[in-house]
This record gives sequence, structure tokens and C-alpha cells, in this order.
Amino acid sequence: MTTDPGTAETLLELADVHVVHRARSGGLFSRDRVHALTGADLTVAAGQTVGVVGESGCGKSTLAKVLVGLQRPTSGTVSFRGRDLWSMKDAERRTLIGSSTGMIFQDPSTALNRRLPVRQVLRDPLNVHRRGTAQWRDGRVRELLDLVGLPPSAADQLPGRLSGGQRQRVAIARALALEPELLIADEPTSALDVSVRAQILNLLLDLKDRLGLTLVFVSHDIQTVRRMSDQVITMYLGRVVERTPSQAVPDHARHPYTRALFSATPGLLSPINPIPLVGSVPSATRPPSGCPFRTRCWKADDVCATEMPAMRAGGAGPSGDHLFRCHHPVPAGATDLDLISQAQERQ
Ligand SMILES: Nc1ncnc2c1ncn2[C@@H]1O[C@H](COP(=O)(O)OP(=O)(O)OP(=O)(O)O)[C@@H](O)[C@H]1O
Repeated sequence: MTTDPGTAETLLELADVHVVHRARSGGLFSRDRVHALTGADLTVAAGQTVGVVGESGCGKSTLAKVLVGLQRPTSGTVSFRGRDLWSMKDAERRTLIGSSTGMIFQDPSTALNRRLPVRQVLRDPLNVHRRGTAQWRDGRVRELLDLVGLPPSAADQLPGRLSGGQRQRVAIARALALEPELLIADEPTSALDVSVRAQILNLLLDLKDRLGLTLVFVSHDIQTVRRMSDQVITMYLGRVVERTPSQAVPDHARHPYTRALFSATPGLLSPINPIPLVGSVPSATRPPSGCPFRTRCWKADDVCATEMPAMRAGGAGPSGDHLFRCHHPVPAGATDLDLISQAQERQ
């Protein structure tokens, strides 16, 4: 956690990105649409670690896929080093993304081809992007294995013969094969045994420092996200609703949802009840008008029902570093106990 986002160069920028899918449940001719992203904005500075949190279905994985060009936005722009990805020719975009970004998925068992030995898995991106000679590629495979803490003999193994942790190391090695600047990890430890999770997280942080990577880290484990990241991005129903410097989370977060989310998984030193919210996340097929969080928020009033709050500065961290979307933000430094009693009064 070393980069000052106020001075670092912007690597990646999402502006008003929408992703709309045909609803899976509705059948082929259904008009139902799922609004997976509903105007997501995000700036990632080079060298930063950005953690993305939010409840299930709020669009974290979709955001991750948009960031690495695996998902084309329905509208909005995605720029990598100032270049709009989706106005490029397909081949140019694939080359740029393939060589500058790497993605690590939740489950290495499904992400890796189980029938190919690890050597082949790691050579594959080098072959596709025509990097070096055959001999150079063999050397690169050894280098990659060493980078992720696996012995050279792992090259001959089939991924199915490796442990979950070792398989995730192979997946990380493959993501690093083309020396990307940006690594996106979508729930990289949730399919692993608890005993190896910390090792994989430490490996990611170590690689980030050694290779000068920019890291976007998506996880349900919000305490880990906070510990690992420079910036915590809170998502709700397809939008980024707050971006907080991690040292200011949770006490100086201003969005009621960020506060509620963190209060539901308190640290060991603050084992108190969560801030009570009304109901559950509304359907992404029919997002509410105005502020998407207003149907559950204890602070909501008429203006929240009609007007989407604009992004504004929050005050924690260097200016421009802390941003949130809320008409009635939580006062900086308010305690969970204050917020719990306010929320209880509204129920
Ligand atoms: N290909 C798809 N077709 C239809 N709906 C989709 C598709 N991909 C995602 N969705 C829907 O879009 C919304 C956002 O999904 P996404 O997977 O991005 O959320 P998430 O926050 O990553 O959830 P989780 O934490 O459970 O992985 C959800 O309602 C999901 O069901």
C-alpha cells in the first residue's frame, strides 16, 4: 500500500458503464432485463490495490469482467491508459488486453484446462501472443513457477493432481505470463481451504510489490479487502456508491450502505450487532427509482426516491480520494452504536 492515488497515473477508467443482460429466468422471448451495472464509474491509479465489496448480485463480477474486456458494456466507456477499449478494432483490443491485464477467477479447478499439463497451461498465452522462441517459453514457464512458489517439477503435473492452493498458484502464474500491468482477482480464495487462503493473499500482495502491479481485488470477505487495499469500492445494485481510502473504512465512510455492510462483519475488537436494514437487495430486473439503496436505508426521504445522488467528495484522505453518492450521508466518525439506534428508530 504505497501509491498516492492523487499523484499516480490513471491506468483504467470506467465512465457511466451500463451492462444489461436478458434475464436468465425469463426464457428466450422474455423482455425482462437484468441491470448488472447501472452507471458504474471507477478510476484505478497505476500501482494501487483497489478492493471491491458489496452483497451478492450487486455487480462485482460484472465490473471485474468489464475491467479486463471480457464483458462489453451496453453503454459507457472503458479506457485503458486513456484509450477507449471498445472503439478499437477487435484485434487491437485483444492484443492490448491480453498483454496488459491478467484475471484470476474464483475456482482454479474450472478456470484451468485439467487435461493439459501445467507447462502447456503456462505456455498457452505465450503461444497465442507469439512471445519468444520455444526455448525462451520453456525458460519463462520455469520463471513463472518460481514466481508463484512452485517447484520446476510442477510443470509436468496435470492441474487435477495439484491441491487447490497449488492450482490457484498456477492460475496466478498464467495470469502473469505476459507481464501484465493490471491483475484482477475475483474472489481468488473463496473456493480454497481456509488454511491456504492467507498464503494466496500474501502471494498476491508480494507479487504486486515485486512486479509493480496494479491490483483489483473482488471479495465477499470485506475485512480482508480492507486490509489488502489502498481504496475500498462499495457497490450497490450495479453502481459504485462509495470509494473510501481503506484506512478510513469503516468509521469515516459516509454512505449508509458501506457502514451497514462493515457493521455486519465487525472486526474482533468491535463485536456488536449490525446496523439493521429493511428487507434485502431489490431485484436487478427492476431497480428502484432515485437512489438504489433508499428502499433499505434508514435515512431515506422523498428526495432519495426521485433523484439519483451525484458523486461528491467525502473528506477522508487526500482530496478526490474519498467519494460517495448519498443525499443524507452519515457524519464522518459516527459510531455504529449511533447508527444502530437511528436505524432502529426508523423501523
Ligand atoms: N450473463 C448473465 N445473464 C443474466 N444475468 C446476469 C448475467 N451475469 C450476471 N447477471 C446478473 O447480474 C447481476 C450482477 O451479477 P454479478 O455476478 O456481477 O454480481 P456479484 O456482485 O459478483 O455477485 P456474487 O457476489 O454473487 O458473485 C445479478 O443479478 C446476476 O444475476
